Amino acid sequence: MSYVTAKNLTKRFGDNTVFENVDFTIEKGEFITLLGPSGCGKSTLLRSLTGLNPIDGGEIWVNGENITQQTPQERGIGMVFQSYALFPNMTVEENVAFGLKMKNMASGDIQREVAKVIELVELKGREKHYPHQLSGGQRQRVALARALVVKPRILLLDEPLSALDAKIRKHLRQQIRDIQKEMDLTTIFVTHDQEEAMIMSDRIFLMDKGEIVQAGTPEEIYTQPANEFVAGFMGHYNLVDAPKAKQLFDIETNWKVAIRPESIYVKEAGRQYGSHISAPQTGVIKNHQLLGNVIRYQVDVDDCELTVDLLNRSSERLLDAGSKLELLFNLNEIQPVSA
Ligand SMILES: Nc1ncnc2c1ncn2[C@@H]1O[C@H](COP(=O)(O)OP(=O)(O)OP(=O)(O)O)[C@@H](O)[C@H]1O
Repeated sequence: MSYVTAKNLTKRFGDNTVFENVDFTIEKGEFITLLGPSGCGKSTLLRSLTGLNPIDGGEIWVNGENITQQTPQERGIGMVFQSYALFPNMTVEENVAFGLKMKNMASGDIQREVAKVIELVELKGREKHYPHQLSGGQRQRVALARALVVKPRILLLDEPLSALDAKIRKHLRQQIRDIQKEMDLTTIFVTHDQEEAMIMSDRIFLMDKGEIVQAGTPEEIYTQPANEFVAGFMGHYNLVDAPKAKQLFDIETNWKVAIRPESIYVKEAGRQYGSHISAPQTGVIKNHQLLGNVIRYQVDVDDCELTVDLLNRSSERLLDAGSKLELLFNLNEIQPVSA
């Protein structure tokens, strides 16, 4: 049996139905990311699990127990928000100790537990600091420590990294993942950052308009998008309509086909290609973007505009707009996708 089971979850605000009959299961210790565009219902779904946003229908089970009617305090679910939500007039250790005090834990035990968690989130030496004396990343680690110290059954993280700059963000996401693995803590993380979801998750639930449109490992979601929306959201898939797919790749389908920019190659003279590589098609470069180690070209192939990613090798010169090139397509990586 799964550790978390959600059955037919429904949530409305007035006559706005945010989601309806959503089902999912999560295993103990899994790191799940809810990924999707702004407004698709990620935060509402997360808050529904905590009981902060009571649901209008459905059931939530954790470890064999139906928690649907429980108060947020009874559920044993920890939550970290983007906005830290620390008590400004309390020190780091007072902030972290707060939840244990509420549980009437003996003060010696509180001290021990707080010290352990402060060490875990690498805030040793900052115990007596107030939130305004800390950086954004440190504040978010206090928020994390405060959620962890009460030993939650599930940890929910609502865009905890979005207010932080790129370098701190990378460090903290690794730290969160390490702690989560070490504690075998079932975690649900919300982001609209595709790269973050790919790096951190055991599985991604990709949401669109209140529906989980695909649930799978990062690899599955990236390489086998369930439909056009997923293909459009993950990576920079080229979507080619059916008649063009027949013309360019000789593929018969009623759907659009999706091909990733890195599955298109430039033909090299004298090189032998296997049977999974298409016949060459002539393309004309329209423009390019330099993305560090990759050059992203927009190429026109017989009135079909394709995105093509090539490695930025020092031995190769940048191709100018108007240059012609022979493109090859990896047929094993072209797939029809439903609307
Ligand atoms: N407290 C509320 N009262 C009324 N409507 C709400 C409330 N909270 C969210 N909504 C609505 O629910 C829908 C989903 O919002 P939600 O915040 O869950 O999306 P999200 O995917 O988390 O978006 P973002 O990535 O921008 O945070 C939106 O239409 C929003 O306007």
